[in-house]
Amino acid sequence: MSRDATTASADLPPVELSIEIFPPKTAEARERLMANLELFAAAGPRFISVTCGAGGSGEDGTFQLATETASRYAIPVAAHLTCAYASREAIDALVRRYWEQGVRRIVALRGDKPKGALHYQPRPDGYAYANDLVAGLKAIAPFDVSVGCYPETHPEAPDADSDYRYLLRKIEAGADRLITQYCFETDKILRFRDRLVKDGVTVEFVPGIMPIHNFRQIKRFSAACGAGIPDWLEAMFEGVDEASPVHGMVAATVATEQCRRLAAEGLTRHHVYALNRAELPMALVHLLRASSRMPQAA
Ligand SMILES: NC(=O)C1=CN([C@@H]2O[C@H](COP(=O)(O)OP(=O)(O)OC[C@H]3O[C@@H](n4cnc5c(N)ncnc54)[C@H](O)[C@@H]3O)[C@@H](O)[C@H]2O)C=CC1
Ligand SMILES: Nc1nc(=O)c2c([nH]1)NC[C@@H]1CN(c3ccc(C(=O)N[C@@H](CCC(=O)O)C(=O)O)cc3)CN21
Repeated sequence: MSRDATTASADLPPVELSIEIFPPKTAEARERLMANLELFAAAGPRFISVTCGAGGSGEDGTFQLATETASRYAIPVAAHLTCAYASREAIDALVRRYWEQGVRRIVALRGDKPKGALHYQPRPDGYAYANDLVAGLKAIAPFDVSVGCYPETHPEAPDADSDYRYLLRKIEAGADRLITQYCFETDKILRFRDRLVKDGVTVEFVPGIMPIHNFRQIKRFSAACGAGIPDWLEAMFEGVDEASPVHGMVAATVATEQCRRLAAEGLTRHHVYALNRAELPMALVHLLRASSRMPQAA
């Protein structure tokens, strides 16, 4: 029997998405984000996460946007919290404010080292690494805690095995969910998952998906954060101007194929790095809906 695209779609297990946004820096950017948030909310994501923006600073903007989003929509909000730039005391105080404001999910990260810095230097009065932050959070209140993980190894890690062992420490400290750094080579995500399964790790494993709204920009960011750009991806965008509608079509195809492959391999919860843009994330929502139903907002 022939399997057309629709039949193949129906065979896939439902995909559930969470969406990541960051605090806008200008009034215009804020207006755009507020409009896009309406679209995201209507898609019924599992949760919306609010980062500190690349570089890790800007906690104030994160607190404001996270609490505002939580009060506006009946969708769980996860606030990103980095430990690199603040004392334990300051972090603990912020965390208590989140709890009081009803933000009960935290994405616990160390934070990027400042641009130009050679090595990350833990503050003597701070939480040194994400595992310390996770333990600190759980000691304050029963937050739902997500942590980052790296199918292509964190760029500052001495090697893949030690990076993996540090991940296990984050899990031992109480992490509830692993969100991967985006990774265009889906096989690497799957191998990473297999290793965790083999080691008996049962916490939720959520691949991070980066829709490529601007190939050149994402390529630049990827070089800094250790995400590889495979030759096939480079070839797909070769000669495609980012201002051309073809760019978006290629990007939507790349992201959808990755999500569908992951779903076919049993990974059905994905975290979309929306970077405040709605076009590609919403294309993903629509394309994946053919193979699934988005859960409705709680
Ligand atoms: N969505 C987002 O905003 C994302 C942000 N990031 C950024 O990536 C950076 C890394 O954050 P995390 O994954 O939380 O860092 P982490 O603390 O888990 O690891 C950072 C580095 O330190 C090493 N390390 C971890 N624990 C250690 C320990 N106890 N002793 C010695 N070395 C240790 C790791 O191998 C890694 O190279 C952060 O800057 C974060 O902001 C990464 C992924 C997603
Ligand atoms: N190491 C790391 N730090 C992060 O902050 C981070 C990740 N990884 N991975 C997941 C998401 C993706 N993030 C990203 C990814 C790309 C840009 C980016 O393209 N930045 C532009 C400037 C954007 C702007 O200011 O408008 C750039 O050219 O770097 C930003 C944040 C934030 N998150």
